Amino acid sequence: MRVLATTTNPLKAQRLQELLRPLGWQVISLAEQQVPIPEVPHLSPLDSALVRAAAAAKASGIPAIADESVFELQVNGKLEHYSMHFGPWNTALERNLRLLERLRGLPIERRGARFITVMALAQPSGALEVFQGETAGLILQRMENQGGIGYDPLFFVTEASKTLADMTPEEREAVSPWRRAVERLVEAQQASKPRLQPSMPAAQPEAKPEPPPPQPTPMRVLVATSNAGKFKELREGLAPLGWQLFSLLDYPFKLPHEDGSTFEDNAMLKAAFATKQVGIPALADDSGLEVEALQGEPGVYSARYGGKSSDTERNLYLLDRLRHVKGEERRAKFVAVLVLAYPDGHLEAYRGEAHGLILEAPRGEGGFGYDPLFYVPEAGKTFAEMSLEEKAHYSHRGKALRALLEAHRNGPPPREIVVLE
Ligand SMILES: O=c1nc[nH]c2c1ncn2[C@H]1C[C@H](O)[C@@H](COP(=O)(O)OP(=O)(O)OP(=O)(O)O)O1
Ligand SMILES: [Mg+2]
Repeated sequence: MRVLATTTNPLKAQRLQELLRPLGWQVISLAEQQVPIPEVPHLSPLDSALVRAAAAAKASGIPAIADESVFELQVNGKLEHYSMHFGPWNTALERNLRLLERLRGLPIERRGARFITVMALAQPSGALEVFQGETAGLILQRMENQGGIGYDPLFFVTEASKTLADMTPEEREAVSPWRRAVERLVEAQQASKPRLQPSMPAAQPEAKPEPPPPQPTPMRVLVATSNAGKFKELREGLAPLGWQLFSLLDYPFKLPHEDGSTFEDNAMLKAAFATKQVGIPALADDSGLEVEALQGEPGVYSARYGGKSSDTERNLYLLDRLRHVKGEERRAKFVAVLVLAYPDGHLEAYRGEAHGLILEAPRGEGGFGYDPLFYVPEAGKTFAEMSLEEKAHYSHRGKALRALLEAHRNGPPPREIVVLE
């Protein structure tokens, strides 16, 4: 069965797909199937999830899932909800300080809070089911750990005896209300379905990778991209640094509109915005394809080339734009700029480029974006015909990552001090 998840975040869609696999469901996200979802600002989290799921199911004709997460606490006998959208404050630090101020003077025994996710499953027929996950905790009286994500440094999880900010992404997901809501949904569907025949071979549990050797408090970094293909490559490339990586799945917010005129501008825009949102360093990647015969098009517009909304359509559009250009004239380069932004405003930037030719028809199944059209003469393959490792060897992103790795070989590089005359 196909089910529409009302998220545009492919990382979230992917994780949901993994968790719903036992049901045999195939998750598609709004990135693949666009349907209008109403904005519902003044509703409770429950209503918001219900309204969005119902709208998506109706518009798409297939079942739809929507979720909403909030912190819920009692202030002066009244229930209050706090979310990413709380107040006009647009940084995590501001929201945290505001929440602390709101609760000032409340003794610890009155600071009990619940982290709640409501997950609604709607059928095109109009039938609705709701699943709720909860995590009990306390809102601390001060931020003990600056390096958390969002409300994380303030939310002390009772069962784990630590704050969300002190958890790895895996630990955090394990106690998250989101994960619990998904599990309830899976259990409920399984209970209402006939069991599999016992003669079916049991699924082999996936081999657990060796835990990394203990490191002296690794740097926590948010990889601020909503592109699952990029995330995979960045995670692989950064592995040698032993950083603790978070994704927009751990803290889903929308990256700002990319209106810069260079890759550097856009990468800075995304990284600076992201670090402000979460209070830990953030790494953004802005990249794109520059085709010589098209005077550098699509360049910074690669992700919205021709106004097209899928990789396949953009590839077809590019082929059409190049239909009269032959052979060597189809030279192009990929550019990637990585910007690592720290919460104090400091920035580092790394750039990588890869040269190749645009083929006249796609080749290969791997990678993402323009990979099936980008042929690397040196390798005799397109990016889409390469393994992750091989692509990293030739790719713009691989090169930018190696520059970053080199600079961070002995920890964060010293900051340049510019003496103004
Ligand atoms: O290795 C690559 N192989 C194939 N295509 C690639 C590659 N690297 C960038 N590209 C394409 C994808 C996208 O059409 C555009 C980047 O746009 P860009 O805004 O940087 O990324 P995005 O919007 O997909 O994700 P996000 O901004 O959340 O990081 O260039
Ligand atoms: Mg983008």
